[in-house]
Amino acid sequence: MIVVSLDMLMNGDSVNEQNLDIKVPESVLITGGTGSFGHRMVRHLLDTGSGRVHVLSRDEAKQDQMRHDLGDDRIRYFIGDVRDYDSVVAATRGVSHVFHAAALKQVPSAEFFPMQAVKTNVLGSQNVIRAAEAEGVESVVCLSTDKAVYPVNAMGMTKALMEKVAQAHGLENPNARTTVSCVRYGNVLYSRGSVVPLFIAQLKQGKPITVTDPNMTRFMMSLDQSVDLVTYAFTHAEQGDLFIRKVRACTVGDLATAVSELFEQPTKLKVIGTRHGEKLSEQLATREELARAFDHDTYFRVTADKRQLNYKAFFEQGQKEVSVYDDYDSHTSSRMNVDETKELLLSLPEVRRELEGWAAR
Ligand SMILES: O=c1ccn([C@@H]2O[C@H](COP(=O)(O)OP(=O)(O)O[C@H]3O[C@H](CO)[C@@H](O)[C@H](O)[C@H]3O)[C@@H](O)[C@H]2O)c(=O)[nH]1
Repeated sequence: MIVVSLDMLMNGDSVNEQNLDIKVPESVLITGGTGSFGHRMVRHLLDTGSGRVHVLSRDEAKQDQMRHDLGDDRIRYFIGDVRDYDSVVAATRGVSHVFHAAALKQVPSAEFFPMQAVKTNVLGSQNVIRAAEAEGVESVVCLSTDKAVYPVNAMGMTKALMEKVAQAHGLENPNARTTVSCVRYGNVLYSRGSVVPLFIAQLKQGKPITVTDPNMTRFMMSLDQSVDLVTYAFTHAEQGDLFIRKVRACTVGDLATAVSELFEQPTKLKVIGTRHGEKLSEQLATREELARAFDHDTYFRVTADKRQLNYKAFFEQGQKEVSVYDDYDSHTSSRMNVDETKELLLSLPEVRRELEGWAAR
């Protein structure tokens, strides 16, 4: 049962993407479908042959923009909110799969308004799962984050609870029609408001790059890798599973150096210090999760904790295997150096476009 090798965590991924067996979902609802992730996911699903995509979100202007950008009759737009069960049911009707991306994901706003994060990230997720079960959906994949592991901020805490709610679905409903799973991401490079576009903007303006702590580490992945992770989860999920993509980490200092070198500028850093609610490193999986994980080359499939609610077993029986593992932590896992970070950045079309514009100035 225990199939994760420790070498794998220390030495980086052994990617074999070509051999991945992937199923194209027939019809999909994407909650929060107008965000940068949703946008890419919708395009991917339509390109790979999904017959219909429903987009549920709150903002009609963003939906209008997306309708204009993508112009495809296979997309249906639903105005609604995951907090409002009826609006979720309406958007869920007739789809085979749900990808749940709607969330409050900004760390500072969740710190100030934790109950708002509870309403969207926890109760909203419960609505999505309940509606899927009621409508006979095959599979729901919920989007989580490494910030849900040993969380220190309200955003991570509510995402951790969302994962528990997702797992509870199978435990509470042994005959459930809907398979519910989660995927956990690290930092998605170049996502809206994230650090790489900020560093590039600072550099282009000739300003020093603001670095919180040069030794802080983060797991880095591209938007395309995150889309692949969801598609993989749709194909392989069993009740209560959690999927994690093996990715490499880098220090924020190396990331800033990599961006400067790509733009052929001297590295000028201004250290601003750790922001509120930030950790020095992130964890993609705990050692307890790794002790019940399967290693699928590019991914880990962490199976659900299927212990029954039996207090005797909880208090008196442990699991010796747990001691064999370390957390999957961005400080101790495979680390990219500056050149490898540059290579990853160059694989992003957004960075290549920025570099072309910079060269032509
Ligand atoms: O001016 C800045 C801004 C950020 N950072 C650092 O850059 C890294 C990445 O920061 P950022 O891109 O803002 O991402 P995070 O705060 O790590 O959070 C993002 O990544 C998470 C996954 O880990 C998602 O859950 C969140 O929604 C998403 O905002 C962190 O180490 C920051 O400390 C700097 O050094 N200087």
